Amino acid sequence: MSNYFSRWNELAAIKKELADRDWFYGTSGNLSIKVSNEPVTFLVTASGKDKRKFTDHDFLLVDAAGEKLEETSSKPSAETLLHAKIYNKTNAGCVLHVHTIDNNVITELYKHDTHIDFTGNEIIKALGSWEQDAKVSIPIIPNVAHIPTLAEQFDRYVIGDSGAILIQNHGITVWGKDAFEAKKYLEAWEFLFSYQVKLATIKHVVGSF
Ligand SMILES: CSCCC(=O)C(=O)COP(=O)(O)O
Ligand SMILES: [Zn+2]
Repeated sequence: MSNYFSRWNELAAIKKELADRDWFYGTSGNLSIKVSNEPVTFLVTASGKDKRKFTDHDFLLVDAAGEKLEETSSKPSAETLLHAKIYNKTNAGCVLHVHTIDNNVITELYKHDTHIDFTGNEIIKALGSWEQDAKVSIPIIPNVAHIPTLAEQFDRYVIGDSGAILIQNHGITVWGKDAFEAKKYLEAWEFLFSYQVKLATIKHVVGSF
């Protein structure tokens, strides 16, 4: 049970940091953290809440199928199955999903592509690639309202204990071995998206003069 409370506090701290960044527009976004391995259980944000607010009902414990393990009127995130897919396939300890303007716009900029490659930026080291001219790549999958189908689309890209997937005009899901790593990766990806969107805008405006 002590693990439950320490994980709860860890997730609440991440939620606060992402709220301070204003990454929870219109109740969007969901976060989770693993509590146990055998069986797999994890804390996940309650569905439909304003994630910038802080209450005793922000998270609930669910099992490997995303079913709640607590007596509560709260519902687990509508996207809990996406988190469950990652915990069931990997040793990830934390999964973060946010909708930002930049992570949506970039999927529109690259709407004919299945992935986006980034190279030539120092922040790539935060994603674990330290070699000269390192390239990182993130897949883009279509947005589907039926979450079990979306979870199936995740499947082929959930191949390691850390990773990230962009969902077309929806948001990003990032996972890592723990909360620190997942947040670091999320921030690095968002940096790259923002950089690319700004650069494309400047090039478009300058090019039109
Ligand atoms: C309000 S945005 C639509 C749902 C969504 O994509 C999301 O991230 C939040 O859903 P949740 O059930 O986790 O609140
Ligand atoms: Zn979402």
